[in-house]
Amino acid sequence: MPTIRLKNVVKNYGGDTNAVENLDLTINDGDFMCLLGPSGCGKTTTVRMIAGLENITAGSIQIGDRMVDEPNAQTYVTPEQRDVGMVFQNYALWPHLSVADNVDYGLKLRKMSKTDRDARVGEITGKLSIAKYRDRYPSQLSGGQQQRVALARMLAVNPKLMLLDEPLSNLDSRLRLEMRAELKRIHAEFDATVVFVTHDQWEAMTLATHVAVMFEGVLQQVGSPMDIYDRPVNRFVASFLGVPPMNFVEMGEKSPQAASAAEFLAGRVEDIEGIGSIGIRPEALTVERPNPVRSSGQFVLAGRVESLMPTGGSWTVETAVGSQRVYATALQLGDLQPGDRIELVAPAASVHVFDLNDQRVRVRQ
Ligand SMILES: Nc1ncnc2c1ncn2[C@@H]1O[C@H](COP(=O)(O)OP(=O)(O)OP(=O)(O)O)[C@@H](O)[C@H]1O
Repeated sequence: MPTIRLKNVVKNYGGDTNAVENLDLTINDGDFMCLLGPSGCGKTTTVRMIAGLENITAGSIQIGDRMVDEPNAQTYVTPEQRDVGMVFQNYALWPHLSVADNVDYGLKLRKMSKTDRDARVGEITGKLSIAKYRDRYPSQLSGGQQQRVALARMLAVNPKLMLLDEPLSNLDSRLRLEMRAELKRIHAEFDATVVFVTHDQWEAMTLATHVAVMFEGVLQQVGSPMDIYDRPVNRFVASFLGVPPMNFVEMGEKSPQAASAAEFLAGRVEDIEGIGSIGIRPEALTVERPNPVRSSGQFVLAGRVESLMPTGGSWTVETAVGSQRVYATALQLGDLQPGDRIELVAPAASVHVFDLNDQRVRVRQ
């Protein structure tokens, strides 16, 4: 199974800014690596460079023992020779081949016997619930069905390295969930290495063994989903993950919440002047009745309930803290009403602290 190594990879499409900037990323054997970030951050470019569909401008990419792209050494291996399975947003199915023949395509190239091929096509189209369309052509299928055919075509040949660019984007939510579970199972069963592009944080968190968060062409952080969520290295990563997003208190503002934050930080950080903001996730906050006696192990913001928004299994409580909106997630509301004066309480360990450059600061508990 291949390990993929990107070293100092730069991609420039000809403009002033690089689409990908000095990217160092190792994707180990058996990883399910999600490239996550907002639109235009360079995810698709990265996966296309691994596939060989884009040349890199500088740096190097190695797959297993083989250098596949290194402009300085004039090395470039074509996509066909890289031996990777790919599914991209635009499917690229053969329009003149039926569903079954599309899925069979890679098996034929591998010179399997007709009996084995038929069995494999039957098995994989069954698994992806497209067996009933086996004689249709791609133009006679919905976007979601085409996406499943593209996945089936890739999976049929048991690739050890799979590159997937938003492969589930056209599926409805139920099918998406099913396909995620299927991908997770396939990843485990086939011991494959997967690179998966998504802008959907939930998808990344549920699927990945590792997540690489990108922003404006620059890799921000790589780690396990919980690492990224619990210990974001900077404010961008902190605010990109989580729904509702993390609440921030700006230290530079002359506000009661900044005063509470300064009180909380005293003795916990070396240089309070160097702190730009603190962040608390909505689910780390509990909504409580005002209580003058609080432990020093808690961070407290006083506010008023603005609105109570049901989200199915829980509630989002919108509160006004000074002139700021702060959101808390509550499993139960009790007798809470809009207009109530409340305190938002977080355990000290759940408070994230960022410096003036938005980088994470270690805090003494
Ligand atoms: N063929 C191209 N020519 C010129 N610029 C390009 C090309 N492809 C991508 N870009 C630019 O490179 C940057 C990164 O694009 P990329 O498609 O990799 O982002 P992305 O994170 O995958 O976005 P999305 O989620 O919207 O697909 C963007 O600014 C984009 O406009």
